Amino acid sequence: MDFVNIALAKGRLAENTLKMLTLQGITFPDYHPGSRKLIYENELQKIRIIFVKPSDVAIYVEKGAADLGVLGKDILMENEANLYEVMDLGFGQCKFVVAALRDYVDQPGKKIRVATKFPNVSRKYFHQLGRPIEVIKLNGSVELAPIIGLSDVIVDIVETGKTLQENGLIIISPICRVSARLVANKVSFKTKMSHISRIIEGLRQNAD
Ligand SMILES: Nc1ncnc2c1ncn2[C@@H]1O[C@H](COP(=O)(O)OP(=O)(O)OP(=O)(O)O)[C@@H](O)[C@H]1O
Ligand SMILES: O=P(O)(O)OC[C@H]1O[C@H](OP(=O)(O)OP(=O)(O)O)[C@H](O)[C@@H]1O
Repeated sequence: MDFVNIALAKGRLAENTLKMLTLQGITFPDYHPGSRKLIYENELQKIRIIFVKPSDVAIYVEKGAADLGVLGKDILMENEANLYEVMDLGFGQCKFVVAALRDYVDQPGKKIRVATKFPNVSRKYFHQLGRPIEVIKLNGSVELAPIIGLSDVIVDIVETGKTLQENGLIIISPICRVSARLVANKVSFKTKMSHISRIIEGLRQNAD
């Protein structure tokens, strides 16, 4: 039997994913939180996990370097990769929002300057509203942009609202909910069908 490779987003989503795998008896003996090793194997069950940057999960899965992957819906929406979105894993819950400074006043007809890590999601959302925007692509600390005058609004994910609140921003419109998703390579889904579906079934039973 071939190995099934699972690409996991390093960071916030990794621990929950490993917990779900452990609940179905899939463990990686030499894994421990804080380790810098990026690849682990369960030799008996022929499952390998690889830790990659959240924004790289989709490319590993699309190219078949990984058969399955776990990543946030936010990144999936932004990348629009050619793969199967298999299931909502239930954790990593947050939402996409448009936020601005408390005293921000929208001026209809005026181009909105949007700072974000998610240019495609932002363009699509404002396009649906028929509003022209200028995207300012940032890689983090997006909440700073309106304070410093770099943008009018931001498009970002919000969980507790603490980051917005501590920076004097408020949600002006929710966009959609976001959570962790299991994705699969389209070819592996057929060629490794029985092995993959056993893993998926196990995850389904333990999804929140
Ligand atoms: N504050 C949050 N609360 C809940 N889930 C979050 C939060 N921030 C991010 N996420 C989810 O977790 C995923 C991984 O986020 P994480 O912070 O680990 O990496 P990142 O900041 O997206 O990537 P990078 O490390 O490359 O900057 C996100 O794609 C999103 O789905
Ligand atoms: O609503 P909250 O619970 O405060 O969480 C939201 C924050 O979490 C994420 O940032 P992250 O910690 O990944 O930092 P970065 O995007 O600025 O690198 C997101 O981009 C928000 O800034």
